Amino acid sequence: MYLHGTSHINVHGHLEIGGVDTVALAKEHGTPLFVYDVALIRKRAEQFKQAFEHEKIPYQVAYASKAFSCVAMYQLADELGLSFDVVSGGELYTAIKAGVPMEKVHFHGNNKSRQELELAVKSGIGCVVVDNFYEMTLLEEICTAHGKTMDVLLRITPGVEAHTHDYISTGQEDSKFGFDLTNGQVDEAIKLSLKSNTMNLLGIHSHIGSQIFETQGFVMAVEKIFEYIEHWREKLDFIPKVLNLGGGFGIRYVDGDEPLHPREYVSQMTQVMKQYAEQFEMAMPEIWIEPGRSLVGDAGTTLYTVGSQKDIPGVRHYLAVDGGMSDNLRPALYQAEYDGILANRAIEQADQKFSIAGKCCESGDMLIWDLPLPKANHEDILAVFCTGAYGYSMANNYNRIPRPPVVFLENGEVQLVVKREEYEDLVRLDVPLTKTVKL
Ligand SMILES: Cc1ncc(COP(=O)(O)O)c(C=O)c1O
Ligand SMILES: N[C@@H](CCCC[NH3+])C(=O)O
Repeated sequence: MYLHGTSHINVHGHLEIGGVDTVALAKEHGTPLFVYDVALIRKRAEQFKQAFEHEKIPYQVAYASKAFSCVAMYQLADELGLSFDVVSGGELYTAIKAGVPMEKVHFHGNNKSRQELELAVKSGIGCVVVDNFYEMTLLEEICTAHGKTMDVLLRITPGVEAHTHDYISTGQEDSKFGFDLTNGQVDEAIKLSLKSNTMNLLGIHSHIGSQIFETQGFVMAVEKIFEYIEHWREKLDFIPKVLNLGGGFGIRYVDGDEPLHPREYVSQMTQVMKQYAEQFEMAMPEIWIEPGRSLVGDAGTTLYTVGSQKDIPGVRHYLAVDGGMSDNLRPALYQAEYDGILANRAIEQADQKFSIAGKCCESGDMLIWDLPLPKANHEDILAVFCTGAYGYSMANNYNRIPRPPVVFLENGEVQLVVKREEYEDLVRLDVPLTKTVKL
């Protein structure tokens, strides 16, 4: 059993997080329940910032809010001195509602709509990470109509394959994201943005994938970009002021996952950039990164109540909980692995293996296969660790299961930051059948 951050087993033999007994918490708020160890989020943010401070270079650490987005989370990220990466009108709207400084918001996405870009321009965000030529046309039109200019980065696909699950690998040539570096698209995009009266080209963006445990992919992406910088400078008179290397820094979900310290990623990226900048006699660009998972992933834990069980002697023992793929889609989507314990019997010996099933009508709705636990009873509380990234944010209402609430825990205090969805919420947008209307 590996306990992250402030998590420990208290005198009652219960899992405690942020000074709060999770068993008492589950009683108070019900389950499933997402809980966040705020001190661990603070620590992770500090680690990234310190790593850049150590290198003494200009930087921005933008929280990739797709990992977990809600008003309080944007406010916390702001308190921690982070910028914000948003990828949709919905995330942008949430950031606006959170009251964070708009100039620190960067807007991503491979198919931003006219409405989304309008909201971005009107609300005065800091920069748009332009993904394609259509978006350039839209942005130009919108900025002109509103008499505004916009700082932009161009998202490129550097042709680097990250060693991770195919579905979360994005830097390879055959990807839906960004301008292709090798076939002339990036040159064309640079020319267009330099000609534009409304777009101010700050630099280049690359994101190679997610849950990456090595620095090699990031270094290769920098090398690829610098191969072209010489050419851009000579042919297009363009030198990037900013290089954004995206997110993707891995975390420890289970034994065997060996993430690097943020310092390792940052120092490798910086060293290689410093060398190139020196070689090309150019000013060192600002480095921006966009961690999501590595800021909030291991700070999140989901509490479930154990319900039914099915024992197939000699085959498997299924233990069902009151959530599943409706609050954690990652095992079904990426065969992602998780670890967990019984929060109310945390000191007891694990003497049997249980496969943790969700309650959705899908055989693939399994959270963990063969998890060693003490013999579990109905009403035990199962804590699944490291659900802080892409858990709540990918939660859904399949089978009309309401989404769980989210609480922040710190110094023995509990703050509810997202309420539990109620049945009433599920039908809020439904329109009862009446007479049909011709369009
Ligand atoms: C452009 C971009 N930036 C940042 C991230 C955040 O990635 P992670 O949560 O793995 O740090 C992603 C998601 O993979 C992304 O697509
Ligand atoms: N949702 C993914 C990662 C997001 C990829 C975003 N580009 C995950 O849970 O790992």
